[in-house]
Amino acid sequence: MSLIDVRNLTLQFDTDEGRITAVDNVSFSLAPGEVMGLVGESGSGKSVTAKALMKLNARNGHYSDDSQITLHLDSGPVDVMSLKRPRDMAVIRGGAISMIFQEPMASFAPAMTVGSQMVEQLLIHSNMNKRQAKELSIEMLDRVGISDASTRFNQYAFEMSGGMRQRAMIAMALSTKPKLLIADEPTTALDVTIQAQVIDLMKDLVDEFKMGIIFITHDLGVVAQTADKVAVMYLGRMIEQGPVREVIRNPRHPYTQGLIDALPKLDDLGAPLRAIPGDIPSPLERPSGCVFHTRCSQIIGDICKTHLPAWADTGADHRTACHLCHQGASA
Ligand SMILES: Nc1ncnc2c1ncn2[C@@H]1O[C@H](COP(=O)(O)OP(=O)(O)OP(=O)(O)O)[C@@H](O)[C@H]1O
Repeated sequence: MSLIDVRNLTLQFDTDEGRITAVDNVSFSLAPGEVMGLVGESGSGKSVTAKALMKLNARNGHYSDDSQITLHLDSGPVDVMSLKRPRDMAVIRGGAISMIFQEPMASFAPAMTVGSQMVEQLLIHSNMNKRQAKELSIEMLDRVGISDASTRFNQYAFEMSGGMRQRAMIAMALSTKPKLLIADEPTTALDVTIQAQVIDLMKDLVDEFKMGIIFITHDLGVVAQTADKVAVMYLGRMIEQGPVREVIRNPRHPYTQGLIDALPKLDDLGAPLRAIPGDIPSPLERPSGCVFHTRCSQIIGDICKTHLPAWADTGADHRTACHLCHQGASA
């Protein structure tokens, strides 16, 4: 049974220059206890897809009528798209779903102590009284490895180091025991050793709380360490998904192959880094056919420019939306 099912998610934004498509017909599922890495270059639609799960996108956004997001809770399925009133949204925002961001300062109000914010959140999303909420908050700070948690509880976010703030944000996000944690580039701003600690911590917490995690990152290396499965996005479209080892060892979409080739190779430090040529096009000028065709080195003809590639099964639970993968089938 899945924790969340996303079907045909399409999101457009009205801008001064015109309407842009930020997410285009995206579908995926996540099971409890599963970690999915969502990767792609800047502007590929990772964050807006994740925010859609909490209906957190800006007011200039329009979802297509057939966009469906179903969250399966113990109390029954929740049709996220149909939630309108703030009190209905409370089920998902900070309740069943929590989100952590790249910059933890954005999650903490500057004029409140970290502890009082944690307590406030628990009072909204649980039946605890203030004393219980304080006890749990201090316990969570301790659990994420913050020493002297009861003193830190009374500090402001700016009094903490970057790594500690990140941990405090994770503690706050987890204290309500969300079913789904969305982590948007949570380790990008950290130095590598702290990054590794935070990744280990998140893995432990998944095991313990059996929650699902969507981990958004540019970094396929981080995905390889953390995720069970990976979904690759480009210009609003999901172009490849599958078990993380399978996709990294046997990427089938030229874009995924490009992302992997661009990773530094520790066993051959002299090897030149191979960036994917060209830039991601403006969403105002989305290419026709396969959205990647303007940068693809393996284009197979006009079909790439004129027709959207359908999904092809390219391995166990591995799917790729590329015309190349249909070539054998039609031959
Ligand atoms: N409120 C908005 N109004 C107009 N366009 C928006 C809005 N929010 C996001 N976009 C656009 O949607 C597209 C996808 O953005 P998104 O932030 O999801 O990309 P991303 O893959 O998460 O990138 P990054 O890795 O840089 O965070 C971008 O072109 C962005 O400019």
